[in-house]
Amino acid sequence: MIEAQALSKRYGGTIAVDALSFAVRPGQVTGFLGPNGAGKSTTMRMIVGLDRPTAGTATVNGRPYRAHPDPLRQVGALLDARSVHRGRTARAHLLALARTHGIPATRVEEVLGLVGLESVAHRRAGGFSLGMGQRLGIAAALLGDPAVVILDEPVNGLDPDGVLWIRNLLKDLAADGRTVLVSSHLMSEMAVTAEHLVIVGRGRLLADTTVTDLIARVGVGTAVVRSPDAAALRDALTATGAVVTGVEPGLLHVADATAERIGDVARAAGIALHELTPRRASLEEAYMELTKSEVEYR
Ligand SMILES: Nc1ncnc2c1ncn2[C@@H]1O[C@H](COP(=O)(O)OP(=O)(O)OP(=O)(O)O)[C@@H](O)[C@H]1O
Repeated sequence: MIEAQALSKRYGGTIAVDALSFAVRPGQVTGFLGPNGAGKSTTMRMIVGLDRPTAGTATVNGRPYRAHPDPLRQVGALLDARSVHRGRTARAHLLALARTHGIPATRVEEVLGLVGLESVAHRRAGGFSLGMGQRLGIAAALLGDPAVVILDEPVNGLDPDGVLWIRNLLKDLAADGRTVLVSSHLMSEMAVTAEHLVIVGRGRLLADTTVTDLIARVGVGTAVVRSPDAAALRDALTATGAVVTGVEPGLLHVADATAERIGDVARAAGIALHELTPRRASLEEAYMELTKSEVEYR
């Protein structure tokens, strides 16, 4: 469990994080979203004790990160995959980390296997591709078998195989009962990976909700309707307040009306329907709606 209570961070005149309160619960993947500069990385850095809050608190499993005698066993984080000693081999990097945290060397081999780096473990990390570097960063985060895992933009720049791998890994970690907080700008990916979302804009909390609820909040979505009598259907729907937009012959796009209502209106008017396909808003649309006034052009 991660808890932020009125967490704030100011850098000179910039308020990066502004009285942010939220809780990230175990057993599900929580997406941490927000426009560029919204304060996501700063919040994650405060959670793992790399930045000191100006005010408020961040705790992991009930204590501030620094108050844990064995922090690597409590929380594993990937904040910057480039923060690896480039001259060291992947195995040596992990062994050095393990040694300083009282973690047995056998665990290094386990995490190398878990992230699929066994065959390149003897190579220097400096020569790794972006995807291999991300995998090494994740191996380091998982080294202490932590109950809480925090990943900042783990799919950045990865190929489709890498993206799928991270998606499955995050879901597996959550299914194990871990707390998983992951930031990303890829809404389509978050839509299929995260169940819960914490969304920030200009350092403030905009939403702390499920993916399903956020999408429901932006409205009833739209529907595609096909009818041999589209013109009459258009008039009947418009009369009930639905918004009917541009069409091919026989095809209508209808907003602000549920599929049930469209079907009822057609039936009442004696109009046949050959297709009625509801289209829910995407997470991307819901996110854009929520954050449209919060974008920090920088
Ligand atoms: N060390 C620092 N010194 C001064 N300002 C900083 C520092 N770190 C972050 N900031 C500022 O704090 C704000 C929040 O930045 P942060 O990197 O946390 O946002 P973010 O949501 O992670 O953005 P992105 O999606 O672009 O990674 C920004 O205005 C940024 O310029």
